[in-house]
Amino acid sequence: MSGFTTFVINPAAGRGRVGQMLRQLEATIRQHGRSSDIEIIVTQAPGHGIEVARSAPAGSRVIAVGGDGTVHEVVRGIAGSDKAIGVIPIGSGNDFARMVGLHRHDLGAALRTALHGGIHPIDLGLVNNQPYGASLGIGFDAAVARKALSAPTFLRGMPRYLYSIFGVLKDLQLPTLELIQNGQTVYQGPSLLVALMNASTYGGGIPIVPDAIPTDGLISAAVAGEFSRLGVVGILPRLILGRHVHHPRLHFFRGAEFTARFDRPVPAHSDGELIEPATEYRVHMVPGGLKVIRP
Ligand SMILES: Nc1ncnc2c1ncn2[C@@H]1O[C@H](COP(=O)(O)OP(=O)(O)OP(=O)(O)O)[C@@H](O)[C@H]1O
Repeated sequence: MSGFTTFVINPAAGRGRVGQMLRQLEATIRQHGRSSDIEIIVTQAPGHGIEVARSAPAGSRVIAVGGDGTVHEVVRGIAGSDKAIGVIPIGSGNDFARMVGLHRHDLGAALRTALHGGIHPIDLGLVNNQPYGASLGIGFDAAVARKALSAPTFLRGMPRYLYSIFGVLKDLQLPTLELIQNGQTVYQGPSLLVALMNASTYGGGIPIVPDAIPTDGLISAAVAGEFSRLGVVGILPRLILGRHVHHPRLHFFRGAEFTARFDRPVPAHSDGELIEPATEYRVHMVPGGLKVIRP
C-alpha cells in the first residue's frame, strides 16, 4: 500500500444505499489495507467531507465513497494540496468516476485502485474561486434540481424529475447571457443553459460536451440558446442521447477561462451540488491541478 489513506464514506449517497452497506464497506476496506495506514470516517452531515479531506495528512490519499456530491466535498477539501483523490463510486450519478474510468469497477477493484492505483494529474475547475472536479451547469438543469428539493415527498425517481421539469417549464423565462472568453464576447442572447465542463457528462451520464478531455487544460463549454417550452421538451431526449450537438441553437466553445454574465441571478450546480445563484460566474481551469488515483 502507498502511504496513508482516508476513506470518506457518505451514508446518504446512492439514495441511502451506502448507509445500508456501512458494515460491509468497513469490513472490506479493512481486509484490503493495513489498519495503521487507514482511517475510515462516516460523514455526519453535508459539508463534513470537506473538513475530513482538509485535515487528512499531507501527501495522503483521500477516497470518496459515495456519489458526485461526496467527490465534490473531497475535491474542495484537497484542492491546492498534494493529496490525491480516489473514488469508490456508489452514488446515483457517478460522473466524476466515469470521467476517470472508474465507474464500471466493482467494490473490490475500486478498493484495490484506491489503495494501490497510480496517481495522475487532471485539470481542476474553479468557479468564482470554488473548486470543482467534473461539471458546472448553470440555468435550466440547476433550476430543475432546485425544484426537485421542494417536490412532494411521495414523488420519487422519474415522477419527481418530471414534476420538477414541468414545474420549471411552466414559469420558464430565459435569462440573457453574455459569455466572455479572454475578454471577447462569444455568445450574447437568451440562454436555456450553459455547461462549463471538465468531464464530458453530467446528470448521471448525459453527454453534454461529448468530446471534453479532463487533461487538456481547457473548459469544454456548451450553450443552449433560445428555446420555447416545446423546444425544451424536444431537445431533452436528444441531449440525453448525445444527439444535440448539431442542433442550430446549441453552441460549443473551448478555452482556459470563461465568464458567464446574466441579467439576473441564475441557479447553478457544481458537480451536481446546488450552489448559490449568481449573476456572474467566473470560471477557469487549473491545468493538472487535481491529483487523481486511477487504474
Ligand atoms: N451524513 C450525511 N447525511 C446527509 N447528507 C449527507 C451526509 N454526508 C454527506 N451528505 C450529502 O449527501 C449528498 C448526496 O451525496 P452524493 O452526491 O455523494 O450521492 P448521490 O446523490 O447518490 O450521488 P450522485 O451525485 O452521483 O448522483 C451530498 O450533497 C452530501 O453533501
